[in-house]
Amino acid sequence: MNSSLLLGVAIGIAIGCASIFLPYFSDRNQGLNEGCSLLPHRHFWLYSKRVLTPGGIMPAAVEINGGHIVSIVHQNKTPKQTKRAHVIDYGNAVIMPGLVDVHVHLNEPGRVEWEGFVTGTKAAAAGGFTTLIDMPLNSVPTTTSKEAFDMKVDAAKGRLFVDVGFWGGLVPENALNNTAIDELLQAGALGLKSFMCPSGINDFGQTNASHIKEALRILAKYQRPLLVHAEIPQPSEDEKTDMDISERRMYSTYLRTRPPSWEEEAIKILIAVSKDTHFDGSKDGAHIHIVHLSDSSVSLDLIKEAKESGARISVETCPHYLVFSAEEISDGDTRFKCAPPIRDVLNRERLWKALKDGHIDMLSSDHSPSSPELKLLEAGDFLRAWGGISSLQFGLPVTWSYGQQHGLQLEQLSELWSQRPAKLAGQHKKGTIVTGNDADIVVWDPENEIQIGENYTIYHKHPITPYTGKHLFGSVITTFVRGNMVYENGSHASTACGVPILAV
Ligand SMILES: NC(=O)NC(NC(N)=O)C(=O)[O-]
Ligand SMILES: [Zn+2]
Ligand SMILES: [Zn+2]
Repeated sequence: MNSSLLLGVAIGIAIGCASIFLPYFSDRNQGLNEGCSLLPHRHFWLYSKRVLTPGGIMPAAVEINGGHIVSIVHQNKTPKQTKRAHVIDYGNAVIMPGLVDVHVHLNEPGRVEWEGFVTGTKAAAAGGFTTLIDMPLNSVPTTTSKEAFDMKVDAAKGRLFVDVGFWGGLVPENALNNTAIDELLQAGALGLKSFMCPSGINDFGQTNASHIKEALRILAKYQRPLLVHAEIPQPSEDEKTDMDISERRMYSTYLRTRPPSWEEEAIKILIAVSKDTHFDGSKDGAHIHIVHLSDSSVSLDLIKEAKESGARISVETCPHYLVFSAEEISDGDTRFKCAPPIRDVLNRERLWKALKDGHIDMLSSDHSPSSPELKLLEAGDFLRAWGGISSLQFGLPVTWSYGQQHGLQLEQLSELWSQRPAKLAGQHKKGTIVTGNDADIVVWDPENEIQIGENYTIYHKHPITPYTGKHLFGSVITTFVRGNMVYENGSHASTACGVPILAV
C-alpha cells in the first residue's frame, strides 16, 4: 500500500469514527433549525408509564435523535437527566404515534377563506395529528394535473406545521389520458381520488366505471391507491322539485335525498371493477379505498364479502358518523350537513361494531369546512347549504371518548388513526413507535375532561362545528413532528417546519 493510500484510509477511519460518535458530542442544538421546535434539543428522551408500541402499552423511554426514533427502552424508571441527555418525563400521560389523517380538505390555494395550510395544520398539531393527506378538490385549481400539483406544493412550502401529502384528482378530463395521469403521479401524488356523484365543485366532475378502470391500470403500476367517494345518485319515486323552505329545513328531507342505495350502487361497481386489476402482469393489483362510509347495512356487507374473497379494498369512516345520529339533528342545523349523510342510531351502532370487529380499516376526519355564509345557518336550508363538516382538531378526544363507551381499546384506536392510514398513504416510516421511524408522536392525557366551547382554542379557520358543547375525555399535551416539538399546551413552534410529502 503506498503512503497516499494509507493516508486516505486513515482519514476515512477518522471520519467514520467521528460520525459514529457525533450524536454524542453534539447533544444540544446541532442541526437544529431555529424556530421549528419548542424544544432546543435534537437528541432527547421521552419517558412515560404508558408508551404505545406495537408490542403493547408499557413504561418506556423513547430516544429521539435527528428527527428519528433511535431506541425504545422498556423501563420502570425515568432515565437520568445528564449533560448529554435531555429527558422529558410525561408521568402517566400516553405517548403514542402521531395521528395520520388521510382525508382533509385544506382548500389552498384558491379557497383560503374556507381553510388553509397554516390554520389547518395548526389545528392538526393541536389535535395530535402529525401527518395529513390533502384532498384534490376545493382548492383552485383542483389538483388534477402536474401543473396544479406543483402549484399546490409551492403554496404549501413554509406554511405547514405538520407534514402534508397530497392525493391527485381523477376527473373525466384526465381519466382517459394516460400521460396526464402518469405526470400527476410522477409529480408526487400519493394516489388518486375521484367522485362517483357530483362533488359540489364545478371543475371536479364525477367519474364512471370506465374512467376508474383505466386509472386503476396506471395506479397498479405505481402501487398507489384510488380513493373514491362512493355514492351514485339513484332515481327516486318521490322526487319533488318544488319544496318550500320549511321542507328544505328538515333534516329528514335531506336524509331522504341521499339514501343508502346510493352508497350500495357505487360500492357494487367498485367491487366489480376491482375484480381484475392485475393489469399488464402486475402481481399485486390495484387498491381501491372507499372514503367516508356511512351506510353500515348492505354497503358494509358488500365490502366484507369482497374482502373475504381477496379484493384489495379498504374502507374508512369518520367520527361524525360514529357520534351523531339523524334523530338528534335539529331541523335547520346545517352544521351537520355532509355527504353521505349521518344516518339513524341503529346505523351508527352497527358502524361501531364493524370498527371493533376490524371490518372498517381506518378513521379519517373528512374535515371539509367552508366559509360560514355557505352553511346558510340562518336559513337552515339543508338542500342548498355546503356539505362538509369541520372537525379536524377533535378527532382524538371524540373517538376516544365514544370509543371507550363501545369497548374500543387504545391500541385499536391507534391502529385506526395511525398505523393503517400511514400504510394507505405509503408512509412506512410513520404511524408506529418503532426504532428507525420518524419521531412523529403525540403525548396526551386520556383521562382529562374537556369541553369544546369557549375555553377551548379552536385553530381551524372557522370555529363552526357540530361538536360545540361536547364534553369529552382526552387532551393533547405535546405533538412532535420528526422530532420537532411543534405544539405544547396551547403554543405552536414559531416556524412552520412541516414538509410536503411527495411520493417517489
Ligand atoms: N367537496 C367536498 O369537500 N366534499 C366533501 N363533502 C362532504 N363529505 O360532505 C366530501 O368529501 O365529499
Ligand atoms: Zn366525499
Ligand atoms: Zn371529503
